[in-house]
Amino acid sequence: MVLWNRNSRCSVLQHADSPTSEEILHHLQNIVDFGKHVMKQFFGENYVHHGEIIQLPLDFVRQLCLKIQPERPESRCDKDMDTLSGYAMCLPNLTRLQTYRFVEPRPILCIEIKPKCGFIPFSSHVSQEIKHKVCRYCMHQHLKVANGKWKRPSKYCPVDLFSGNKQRMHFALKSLLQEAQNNLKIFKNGELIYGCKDDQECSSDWNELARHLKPFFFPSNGLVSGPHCTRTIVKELIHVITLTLLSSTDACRAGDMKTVPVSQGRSYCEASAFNKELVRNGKHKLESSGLPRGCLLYKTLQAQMLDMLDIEGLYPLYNRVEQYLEEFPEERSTLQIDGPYNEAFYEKLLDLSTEDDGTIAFALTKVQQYRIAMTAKDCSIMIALSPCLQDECSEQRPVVLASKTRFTFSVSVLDLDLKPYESIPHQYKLDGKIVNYYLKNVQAKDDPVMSSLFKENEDCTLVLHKV
Ligand SMILES: O=P(O)(O)O[C@@H]1[C@@H](OP(=O)(O)O)[C@H](OP(=O)(O)O)[C@H](O)[C@H](OP(=O)(O)O)[C@H]1OP(=O)(O)O
Ligand SMILES: Nc1ncnc2c1ncn2[C@@H]1O[C@H](COP(=O)(O)OP(=O)(O)OP(=O)(O)O)[C@@H](O)[C@H]1O
Repeated sequence: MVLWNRNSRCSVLQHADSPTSEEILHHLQNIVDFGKHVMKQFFGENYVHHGEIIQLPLDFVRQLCLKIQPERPESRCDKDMDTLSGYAMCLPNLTRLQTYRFVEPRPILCIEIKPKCGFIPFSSHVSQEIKHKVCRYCMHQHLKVANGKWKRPSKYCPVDLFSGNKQRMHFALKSLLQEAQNNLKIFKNGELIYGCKDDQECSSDWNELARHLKPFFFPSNGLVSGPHCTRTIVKELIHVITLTLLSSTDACRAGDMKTVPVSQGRSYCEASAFNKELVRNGKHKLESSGLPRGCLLYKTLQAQMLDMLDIEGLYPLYNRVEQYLEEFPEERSTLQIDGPYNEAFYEKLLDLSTEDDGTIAFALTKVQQYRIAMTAKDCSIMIALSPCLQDECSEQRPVVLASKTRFTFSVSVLDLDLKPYESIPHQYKLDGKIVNYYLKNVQAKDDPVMSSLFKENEDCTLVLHKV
């Protein structure tokens, strides 16, 4: 189903009126083609489900729209559901196992993680040193809390999750469970049991979660009671998620394409609570074991790293393309800005050179690579787990072991619609806002000179109180 934004940034749906049926169909075809011809190459056949376009009776669509409208979070209501064309996208239910052809009546747990950007920019175009030290997610947290998007900051740091180091991954996943925001959801048999239903309204009751999880992890021993048992179950969950994230269940065409050597960028984020704890304990070396090449996290990170120039290096190239299009608007379709997303489009993305020869071709390749990277920075990973008996396990079904049970599982990636070309100026402005807010409101307080001044003031207040 197409949700079209009243102030749509999407180029095919750009005008103020409702888009026509042909435009909707074209837009959906683009989404399917992009999944099929581009994202499958980057992520692998088994991880990506590109879906198909179907036609639905208009009456059914209208009733559906009325039914779901009251359930939609307020912040999403600037988007209207298309009830006029009758076209819709049909996707598999990714809260279920994708390794079975037919729906089986077995209990299923699904963990949805929106991991966000897992690397620190390495581009020489970065103008603020802080961007080479603190990851965008950790900086953005402060602005999001200040803007009221979330009540509390999260301790989650994507650079830890993508490190491949089990301890760091454990810490990152635990932090997601403590403050799920829009980065974590858990479903049981397709129903949301943990995470945000609405903006800000996140449930984070671990005892309640443990009650749901107990039959999956400890099927044959008594009732869940006490914090110890809850912690054990949560630990089991984190262990299983870590193993599935590190598992390799697919190969892909772009598998050997290495965008940048991991050593080029910093492999940890200075603001990560895990890193701070280590420093506090006198340890200064953070382990990053690196991700196995076949796992979905590795592929996601490689696609994210197509953002090689950072938005600061990319923005002038975007302006070059814009200027060219102003002069030659008829070239827009030849340049494949809005598709078609076919084999030719994919092939051009493989040129990883960063030497600017001043051409439109160079600028365009970098812009399109950046859009892929943005998409990979905003997608979600769905991990579906179902308990299985030892004799049910076969080589075709990947299996992960917990202490008392074993699970067959599938890993998929969700929300792979290509980010619009038009969103680049917004990205540029947002980047500036995130960094400036952090420098002004967070780093200034962390600065040793500033913070000692701050401490002196605190001492002073104490003395005054005593008097
Ligand atoms: O820019 P970011 O990092 O805040 O990401 C936006 C997401 O916010 P988040 O940081 O995950 O809370 C944002 O997430 P929410 O809708 O707020 O849950 C969207 O995914 C947005 O994508 P789009 O513009 O709707 O296509 C995302 O925008 P893009 O930057 O991916 O275009
Ligand atoms: N194929 C799917 N299987 C299972 N759950 C899904 C599927 N697609 C989406 N979801 C669930 O719906 C949520 C919203 O999906 P998505 O972000 O793709 O919506 P959207 O169409 O972009 O809507 P909006 O623009 O309002 O965000 C996902 O985070 C996920 O929990």
